Amino acid sequence: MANKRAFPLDKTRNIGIVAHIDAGKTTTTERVLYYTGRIHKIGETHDGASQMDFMEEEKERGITIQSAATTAEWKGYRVNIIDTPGHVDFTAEVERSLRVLDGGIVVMDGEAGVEPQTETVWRQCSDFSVPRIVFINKMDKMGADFDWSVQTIKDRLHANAVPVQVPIGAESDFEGVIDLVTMKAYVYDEDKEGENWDTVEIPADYQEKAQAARESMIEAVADVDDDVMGKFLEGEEITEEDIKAGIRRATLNLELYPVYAGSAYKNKGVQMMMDGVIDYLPSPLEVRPYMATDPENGDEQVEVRADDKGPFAALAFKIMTDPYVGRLTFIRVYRGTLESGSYILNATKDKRERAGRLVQMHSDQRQEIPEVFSGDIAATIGLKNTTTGDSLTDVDHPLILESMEFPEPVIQVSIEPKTKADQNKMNTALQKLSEEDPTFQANTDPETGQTIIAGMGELQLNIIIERMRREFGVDASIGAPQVAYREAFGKQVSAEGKFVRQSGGKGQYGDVYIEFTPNAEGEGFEFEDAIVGGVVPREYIPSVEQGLKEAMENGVLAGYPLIDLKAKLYDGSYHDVDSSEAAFKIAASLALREAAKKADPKILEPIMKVDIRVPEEYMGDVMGQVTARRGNIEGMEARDGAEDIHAMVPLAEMFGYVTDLRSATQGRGTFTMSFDHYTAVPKNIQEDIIKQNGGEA
Ligand SMILES: Nc1nc2c(ncn2[C@@H]2O[C@H](COP(=O)(O)OP(=O)(O)OP(=O)(O)O)[C@@H](O)[C@H]2O)c(=O)[nH]1
Repeated sequence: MANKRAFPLDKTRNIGIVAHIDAGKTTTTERVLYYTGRIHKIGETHDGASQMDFMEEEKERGITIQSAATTAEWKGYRVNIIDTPGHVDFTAEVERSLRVLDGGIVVMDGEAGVEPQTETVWRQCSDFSVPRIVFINKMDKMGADFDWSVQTIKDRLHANAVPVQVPIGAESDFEGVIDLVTMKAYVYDEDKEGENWDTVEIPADYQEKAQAARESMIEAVADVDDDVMGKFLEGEEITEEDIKAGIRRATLNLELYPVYAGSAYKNKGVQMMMDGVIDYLPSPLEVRPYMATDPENGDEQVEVRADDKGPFAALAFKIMTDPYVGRLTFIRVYRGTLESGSYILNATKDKRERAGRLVQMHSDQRQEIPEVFSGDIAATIGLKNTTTGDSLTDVDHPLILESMEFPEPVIQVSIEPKTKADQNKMNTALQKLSEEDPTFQANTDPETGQTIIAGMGELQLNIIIERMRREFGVDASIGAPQVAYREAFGKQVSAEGKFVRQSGGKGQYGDVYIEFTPNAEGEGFEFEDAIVGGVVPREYIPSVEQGLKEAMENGVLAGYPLIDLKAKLYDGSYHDVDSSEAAFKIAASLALREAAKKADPKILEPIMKVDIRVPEEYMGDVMGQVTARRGNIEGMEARDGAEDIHAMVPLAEMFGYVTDLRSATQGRGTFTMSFDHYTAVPKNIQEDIIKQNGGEA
């Protein structure tokens, strides 16, 4: 007998909290958990006592490394919350969470407004069509300015940000908020942990401001909502319900972003923002249908909608290794239900799996549940072959849900175990850690035996090494961080690859003609079989593709992977007796080598988007530093005596930049960087790189 779901679908919200680093995501989430009754004591992230940041490294560094999914209840609704990391090294982690969420809370620091990483997460939310509300946090902080912060959303994000509140006071006088829909003021009681507030009339000195703000809010809604516009034009009364319904429709359509004010740290305004989640963010029934391909029906595209009755379909979006229970696979259920102990299909890998136990997470504590329903986020224990991005479905109804893409790593270091005994342990550890984090790769060079780990940034790799030591007991020494270069062809070329061996008995014969065309950045490898008349027999064609893929791994110039290439196999020949899969594989790699000689191959380097904030007087020096690092200044903005410099700089030139920036600005400059794109390195540098890797330039 099936269990009954605890919350109807329309009373479910799956939301993510996103922000620039230090804007207060974790503090906000903590408050939400406290007010929704799941934790009984407020822990501060800077004391290392937060409930959400539970990994040891997170406690020590006071930052959020891995998103934790947690479940809360608010006013009869189930709210599943994902706390996402703000540091740019973990951008892919944020993206992976956005994939499975229906709505977002964008937390901003009320003194800083929109920051570089706010722009990144905002763009990611837009890419995934995630409706969002904005929480302008830190209203108690010196320099906090609500109106200015809202303006930065309009100016920098070009988004229709519409305040639905007016804060009462700011900085140390921040007392509460005025709700522009109900025109009530909520004033907090200082002594309590924000659990009590008084609902009062709007203070006299705020009457005018609130009235004006309410009118702008209604106009903004009318601008994008026909119902409210109709009433507005007819001169009909616009009720609270009309306004709320209008804001809801516009928010779900990504045409409007309601803005709230508060201070998570001072326990003010969090409850009203939670009401906003219920009022304005979508239930799983209101999001655009999820697209999937049906492998049993010629890969037909189908829409998957939230419904408990359909066959089970879920996406595995995160793997975590837990010291007590082992491997936890986090899933978002799109359709159907799943009982613990049942068999499911990993449709991506075409393997059956048993979902032994089902758990709902609250920070690092878990509650066993007998069944999960459509729209839920939960974790399963016992899946063996599932990795991030895999589709899990009903055994008889395979479906491949739209998966996620992960960026190529930009930075790498060599690591060496301290002792021989550590070698095996290290391999296991690296394998587990790369299962958890798809942007982290570990490879051992078959020739030198050297192990290289690669990822999105130094912080990410340092954390991996710390975790290896702490969780797996492996001590390793590491080399200096290096750029993860890539290689690419510069122009279209064709080449023959012929492999013939005659040695006594059965010989080897493979012969292929391939046309290579550089692909656009990020398009990856594509293979086209254009053979006519069976000049290369069917059975050898997969070997040609495989041979190319393997050869591309090792590059053609300096041993870095060759990427973004189209290969068209258009001619060839075979031998009745001597041809084999192995021979065609080698022939393909010979064709690639031959083509490389004429293809004007290039070494590509990662270019980082660097945002620097410095006091005005240091601007000249700092810009000089950027230019000396082969950087391009893309723009500048002055703000409160400080200057924001936006630049594109090769990662290779950014090592040690922290120290240089500090000494040039007496410790007052700060910067953030994130990967932007790959581009060809200048010729002279390309020659150096090739020489360093033992090649001939
Ligand atoms: N004044 C003030 N400080 C706050 C507020 N909210 C958070 N902080 C402080 O800001 C710092 C960062 O807060 P976190 O909640 O850890 O920020 P985060 O966005 O989760 O940071 P990461 O997880 O590292 O990305 C901490 O020292 C908090 O105590 C607030 O409302 N007012």
